[in-house]
Amino acid sequence: MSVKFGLIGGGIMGEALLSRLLNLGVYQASEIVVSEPQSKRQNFLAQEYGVGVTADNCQVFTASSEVIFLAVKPQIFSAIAQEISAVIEQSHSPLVVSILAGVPLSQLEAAFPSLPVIRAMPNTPATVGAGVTAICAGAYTKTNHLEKAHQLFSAVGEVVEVSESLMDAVTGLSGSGPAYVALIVEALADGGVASGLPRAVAQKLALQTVLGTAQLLHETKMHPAELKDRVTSPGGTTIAGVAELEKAGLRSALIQAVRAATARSQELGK
Ligand SMILES: NC(=O)C1=CN([C@@H]2O[C@H](COP(=O)(O)OP(=O)(O)OC[C@H]3O[C@@H](n4cnc5c(N)ncnc54)[C@H](O)[C@@H]3O)[C@@H](O)[C@H]2O)C=CC1
Ligand SMILES: O=C(O)[C@@H]1CCC=N1
Repeated sequence: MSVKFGLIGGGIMGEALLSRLLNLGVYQASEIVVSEPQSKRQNFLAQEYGVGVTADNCQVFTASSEVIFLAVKPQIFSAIAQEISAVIEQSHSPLVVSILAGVPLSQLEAAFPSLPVIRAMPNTPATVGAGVTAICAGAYTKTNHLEKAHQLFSAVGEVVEVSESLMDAVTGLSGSGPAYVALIVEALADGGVASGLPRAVAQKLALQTVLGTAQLLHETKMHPAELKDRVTSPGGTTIAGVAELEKAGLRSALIQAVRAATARSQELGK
């Protein structure tokens, strides 16, 4: 069978997408090839998923007929673009999908002249199919390319289309957001331990509280402020806790975190 999907960079995000695409039957293992310099990682991906592996990015580019998926660190993008420029031909025009934080369509399109390009920002819950990905289309992207990107990222969660000017903000919020939420879960569990709970019980309560609250907000479409009001009894326990969070500036800290990550995404693209 011929190769349709080429993955450049078989790390955390590349593997997340790869495993879901295979599970859902979007591609067969024989239709996927991955370029990855670490031999340990190559062996793992070949054994775990049965996909083709190589250290040669140019081979992946030339072999893949439908999609080239870029999942390397943004800092090495120019080196990869340089390598691949040697093998770009007019007769071969796969869709290029990049998930590189900060790297704008202008840089991607300069590296892949005349090719359809989509810039995307997924997040790590993609690993369990619960991610959210924002996508935006380049100048040579047609409806069928956008449909393909929707199909790929639907395999790992929700998909939203945004204009490119919003991609850095998306990166600061949902791209980086799983780390903020993980810190909150960890800190809640620490608070439980500080109040006398065994670690395992505190961890379970903290995680299920975050999961359950997210599910409740999601299913009822209730505004978060309304949910907060429903939990806080007059003169009760919750308002005592909420007052401490306000004193410590939790909301302000989260707003500043998203803004700082957005600014860093903008810097990575310069
Ligand atoms: N980790 C996350 O939560 C998210 C990451 N991203 C973006 O995804 C991209 C990849 O991130 P991760 O998967 O977290 O990183 P990672 O470090 O897990 O994966 C990158 C992979 O690229 C490989 N690599 C290094 N040099 C290479 C080369 N010259 N050619 C081919 N492969 C090479 C590495 O060995 C590694 O396996 C980044 O650009 C990041 O901005 C986007 C959304 C979320
Ligand atoms: O930290 C980063 O740069 C990447 C992009 C979004 C999540 N992780």
